[in-house]
Amino acid sequence: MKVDREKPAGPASARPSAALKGAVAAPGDKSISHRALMFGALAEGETIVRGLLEGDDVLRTAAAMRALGAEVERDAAPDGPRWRVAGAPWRAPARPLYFGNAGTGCRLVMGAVAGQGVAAAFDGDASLRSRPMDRILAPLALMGATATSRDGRLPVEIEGGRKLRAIDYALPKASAQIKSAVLLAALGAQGETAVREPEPCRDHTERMLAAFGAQIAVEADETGGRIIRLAGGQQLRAATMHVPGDPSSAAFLVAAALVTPGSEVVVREVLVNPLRTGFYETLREMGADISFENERMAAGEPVADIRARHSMLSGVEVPARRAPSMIDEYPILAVVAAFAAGETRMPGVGELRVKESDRIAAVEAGLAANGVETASGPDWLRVRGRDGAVPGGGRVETRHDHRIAMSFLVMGLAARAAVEIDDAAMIATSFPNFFALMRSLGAAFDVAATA
Ligand SMILES: O=C(O)C1=C[C@@H](OP(=O)(O)O)[C@@H](O)[C@H](O)C1
Ligand SMILES: C=C(OP(=O)(O)O)C(=O)O
Repeated sequence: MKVDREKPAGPASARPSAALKGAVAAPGDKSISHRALMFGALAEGETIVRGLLEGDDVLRTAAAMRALGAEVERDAAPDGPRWRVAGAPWRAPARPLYFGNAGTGCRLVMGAVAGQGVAAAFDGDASLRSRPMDRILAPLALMGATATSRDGRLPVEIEGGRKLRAIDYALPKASAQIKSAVLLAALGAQGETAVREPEPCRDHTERMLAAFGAQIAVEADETGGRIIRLAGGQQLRAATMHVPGDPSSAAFLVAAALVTPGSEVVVREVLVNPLRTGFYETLREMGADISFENERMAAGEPVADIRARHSMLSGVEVPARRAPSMIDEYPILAVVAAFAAGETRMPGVGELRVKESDRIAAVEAGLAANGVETASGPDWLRVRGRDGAVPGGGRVETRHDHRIAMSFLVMGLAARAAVEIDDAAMIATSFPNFFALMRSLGAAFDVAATA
């Protein structure tokens, strides 16, 4: 399972760069990659996955699937690595499952473990230990699972030996992680579970359940939300899939092209599922010259090549309802907004406070260090744009957060002075070839060390 790759660690900085030019492929989608491994491990037969994101977060999920009994192998092939997952009845792992920085891996596997009735302990790094897990443990308790936790946070232990019962559950927020954890638990429960989402959020779990042979029904409700129904006791069947490029990673490449004068960049084969494209919709409203080209279907998901050219941008108000479709893109949107003319308002983003870091606080501190004014409240953020003239010259604390690290490196490419980040290590959680891809487009980076 060994994966060799560039692994920057320690401080890094981005210098004002010449125009970025070229065409690159974004790394595989992180959400789909986690799920491909989990569903493969639950299915009967051998699942083949190409294009898997080989980021640290996903590699933790691969290790967890092995510890739970699946065979997970990586074969090198001329057209890129091929991952093989042979499902098996899950067994209690000998040691705690360690998820590092990965909220998605940890939370979804909690649901699946509870559904399979095996005992397992869960842990993660300092960032993951600070994040709320009670949002997963609460619905699992309603289904009959027993878990202990440190105040609703990691470490968590789930007791085995229980057959769960189906529930009718209204999600307290539009969170795909909560929805997916409940659906994964429901797969092993007795009866039909209904999950009601207040607003649609990423639906990869639903799509993938269907691709692995499960009967699942999705209907719209009268308020614009959706109800998902899944009967327990269904046996998944192995599938073959190609993971499309991650729109959340492509966002950094597109943003870099938009803010760096003279740039024109194409990012190939990016997932453009409408529940993931709110960032691109917002950029268009800001006046960005971006187009989706060659739109097609791949692995049951819509994909496109995204072309982005340097643009004069204006601040906008992002509708709060759009937040679930771009939740991970707000840090890079805030950086783009710093280059726009006028203010960008981002309401309804309270969830940003419980990601890998408090992303509202981290973005504000980073922007302030680089001469950009902001304002915020518990669930909103505003950025006062500098109309192309961002001073830069600051040092940014990344707080164990890959998206904060990448966002401020993008800022440094087009600011008046270089931008430094304290630690580049976390970038490998979601975008292990970030430096290589960005440099191939012409980005000027200095990286202190390699782990
Ligand atoms: O289900 C998923 O794959 C994800 C859901 C989102 O989290 P929430 O469910 O907490 O909104 C997102 O922030 C995360 O990066 C990936
Ligand atoms: C929030 C994120 O991931 P996770 O919740 O899986 O840690 C992210 O990738 O921005």
